[in-house]
Amino acid sequence: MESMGGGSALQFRVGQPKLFGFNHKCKKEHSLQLIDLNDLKLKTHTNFKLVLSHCHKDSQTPILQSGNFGASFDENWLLKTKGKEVASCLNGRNIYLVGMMGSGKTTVGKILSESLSYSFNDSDDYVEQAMGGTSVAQIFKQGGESFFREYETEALQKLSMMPRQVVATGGGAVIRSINWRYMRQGITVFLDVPLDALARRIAAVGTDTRPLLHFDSGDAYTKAFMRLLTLSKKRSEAYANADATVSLLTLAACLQLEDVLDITPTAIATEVLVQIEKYLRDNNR
Ligand SMILES: Nc1ncnc2c1ncn2[C@@H]1O[C@H](COP(=O)(O)OP(=O)(O)O)[C@@H](O)[C@H]1O
Ligand SMILES: O=C(O)C1=C[C@@H](OP(=O)(O)O)[C@@H](O)[C@H](O)C1
Repeated sequence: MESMGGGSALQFRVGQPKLFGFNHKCKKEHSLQLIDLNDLKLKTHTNFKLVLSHCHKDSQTPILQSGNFGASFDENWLLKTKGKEVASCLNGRNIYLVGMMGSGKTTVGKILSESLSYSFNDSDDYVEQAMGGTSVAQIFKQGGESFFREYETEALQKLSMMPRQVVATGGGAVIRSINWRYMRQGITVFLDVPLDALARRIAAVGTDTRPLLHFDSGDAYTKAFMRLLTLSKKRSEAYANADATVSLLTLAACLQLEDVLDITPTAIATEVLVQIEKYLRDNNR
């Protein structure tokens, strides 16, 4: 048995070139899932554990299933285990999720915070509360983007003073260097999602809460894509400053999924933990 190496710790090659992995969708009648407990650095186990989950051929998700978004029992177990392990290395440092609008910072952040026994905060929500409940869209309308950015910086400053938190930042938080001064007190993780996938997601949920992407008419996907492209060109360098990156393209390939939108938030949160652990290890932090 050999580790595949590379991006994710969640896959292994067994014997002949047949991949067994951490896959929430069953494409075959039966699926085997192998988890390397050594890689998880579990102190009480030293050998590989074979986890066999049995899926009916017509079923889209494993029979063993719990939680939202089709997260399997195995996925939840892995997340919880990894969360405990990483929490013990963090010494209360905050985790800041950065990435484009709709990349899943809030969705993944909530699950991640539970796994670490951390609190969760969304900087947009924090700004809205500071503004007496005025929505982000309304703040943009009333004061413009720079007005919103001032409050966003204030929110990040306040959040940086509270330990043991996962913070979902707004997509544009990375463009102000002062925000990095606050976020650098913790660990920053970039959720790297292809623009096409973001545009599909945003076109499906609408742009009412995301003023920078709001479009009046026309093909929702194309307009979202074009605006995301413009924003991403301005921001990609800033996102690259993050301490760790979770690439959904790499993760989808590891999980043998054709569409990055099929990756569960639980699997993404687990990969965030794997990348944080790698960052801590590589940097002796
Ligand atoms: N892995 C995922 N699987 C399915 N839906 C997701 C996933 N991640 C995010 N979503 C959905 O995409 C939308 C945007 O996600 P959100 O977490 O609000 O992104 P962000 O906070 O980065 O703007 C939400 O409707 C959310 O439910
Ligand atoms: O990318 C951006 O500039 C913004 C992203 C939004 O947050 P999400 O990334 O949580 O959608 C919100 O802060 C505001 O609409 C501006």
